[in-house]
Amino acid sequence: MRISVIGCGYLGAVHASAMAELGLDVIGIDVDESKIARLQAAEPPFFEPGLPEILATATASGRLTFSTDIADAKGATVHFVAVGTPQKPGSHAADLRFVDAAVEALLPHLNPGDLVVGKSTVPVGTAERLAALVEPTGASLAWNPEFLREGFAVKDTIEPDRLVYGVRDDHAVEVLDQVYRVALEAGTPRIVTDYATAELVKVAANAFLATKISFINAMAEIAEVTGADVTQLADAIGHDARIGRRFLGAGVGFGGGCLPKDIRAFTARAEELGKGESVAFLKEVDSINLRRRDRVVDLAIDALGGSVNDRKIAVLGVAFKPHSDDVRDSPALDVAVRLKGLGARVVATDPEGIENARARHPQLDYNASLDETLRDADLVVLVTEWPEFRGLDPVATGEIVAGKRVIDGRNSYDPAAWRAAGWEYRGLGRA
Ligand SMILES: NC(=O)c1ccc[n+]([C@@H]2O[C@H](COP(=O)([O-])OP(=O)(O)OC[C@H]3O[C@@H](n4cnc5c(N)ncnc54)[C@H](O)[C@@H]3O)[C@@H](O)[C@H]2O)c1
Ligand SMILES: O=c1ccn([C@@H]2O[C@H](COP(=O)(O)OP(=O)(O)O[C@H]3O[C@H](CO)[C@@H](O)[C@H](O)[C@H]3O)[C@@H](O)[C@H]2O)c(=O)[nH]1
Repeated sequence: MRISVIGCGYLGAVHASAMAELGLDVIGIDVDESKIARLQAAEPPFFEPGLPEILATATASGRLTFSTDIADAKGATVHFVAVGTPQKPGSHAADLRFVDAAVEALLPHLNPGDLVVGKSTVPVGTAERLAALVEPTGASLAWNPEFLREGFAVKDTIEPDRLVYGVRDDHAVEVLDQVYRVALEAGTPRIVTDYATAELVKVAANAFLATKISFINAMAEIAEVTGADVTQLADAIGHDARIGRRFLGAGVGFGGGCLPKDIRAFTARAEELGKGESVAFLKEVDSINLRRRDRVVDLAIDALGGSVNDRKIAVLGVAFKPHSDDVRDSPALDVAVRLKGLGARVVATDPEGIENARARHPQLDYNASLDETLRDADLVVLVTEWPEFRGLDPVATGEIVAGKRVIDGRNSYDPAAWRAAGWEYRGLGRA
């Protein structure tokens, strides 16, 4: 089976490589020439554990090729659309320009019987609209949302925890079953449904995850004024299997290319549908999330006696989460930029995210060396919990810095150990 994957970003490049790894013939297509040049050289254009290996094997085998020419999609029978759906500038709605352009560019190259499969996260109603463009060619459309997590994208693609097919006919189900044969044979649950449900499953999942994080961060706000400890609270409620401990990590909050823009786009779409009140709570989820960034900045001002001006602050992390170089809507980078804006001498470090962060915020100082970042710092702020940051020894670190003050923006450290080493420790939602 030959497939095309249109859009080779964090989602598409992994999907294309993983499908080739599973034995399909794949052509990856993107309008970004430099990205395609790197992929053709088997060089991932971003950091994703496991991707270099499968990209190298698949390109060497000849099963995976890349192109900037959409005409090269011709001859494939399944066409995955994996282009971006960012937040529309000046609005909370999703920007569908890229999806529309990709589908329109594909139309002349479709053969009757082909299946176009939407993977991008879109507002409910999009698939219905695109099907009206695709069906006159004799091809059909399915919506097959993607649930991969950055940092675990290869595993999540090869061993998904569920498959969702939004379809209008049995042919689409048969084709998708062939694509996902390996996962299905391994017992992956598959939900066959209509377009609207498939589109909504995706945004509902992300809305639920965002809500869970903001819930625990709301508890952190209460813990902060009562002397309670939110990490113990999370452990205690997390033991209830109905609640579960995952995604109850209180801290500086969620970011990335998905959760923040997806809850905003969902709200905007619900408002268009006259159902804004049904998801009005998502605005609160967003506000709680953004307040956590303010909290870290306030703690920094407090830690430095009322002003950060001209003080050296070591910011540990710029990526939105560990094991990723993605800085889209990163809470870590936002905090670094705000502290810099308040006059601090910010030095930020990250194992993988510096290049992307510098492209967006060249005004910040970055240092790839953790020791150099920490050297003579008046304050250390942990905002992305990379293992190398979590593993810092408070005694040894105390010898490098100028002032033993730490803000643990991900509740990653043992406060007792840091305090015993002479540090002023401040966590989020911890006394
Ligand atoms: N990143 C994730 O973890 C993830 C997971 C699940 C779903 N999603 C969804 O997948 C979609 C893609 O996200 P991403 O993170 O990969 O974005 P991205 O920005 O990394 O990649 C999008 C790619 O699409 C390309 N593109 C834009 N217009 C094009 C066109 N007309 N033809 C061909 N290529 C085009 C861009 O050049 C870019 O390389 C979004 O809807 C996102 O919400 C992302
Ligand atoms: O307890 C937690 C868990 C996560 N986060 C933060 O939440 C954000 C998102 O984390 P995660 O969901 O692991 O990363 P993504 O790669 O953005 O994945 C989400 O977004 C993808 C794109 O839609 C979906 O496919 C995934 O299923 C969904 O988990 C990050 O900033 C994390 O630091 C917390 O603050 N506390």
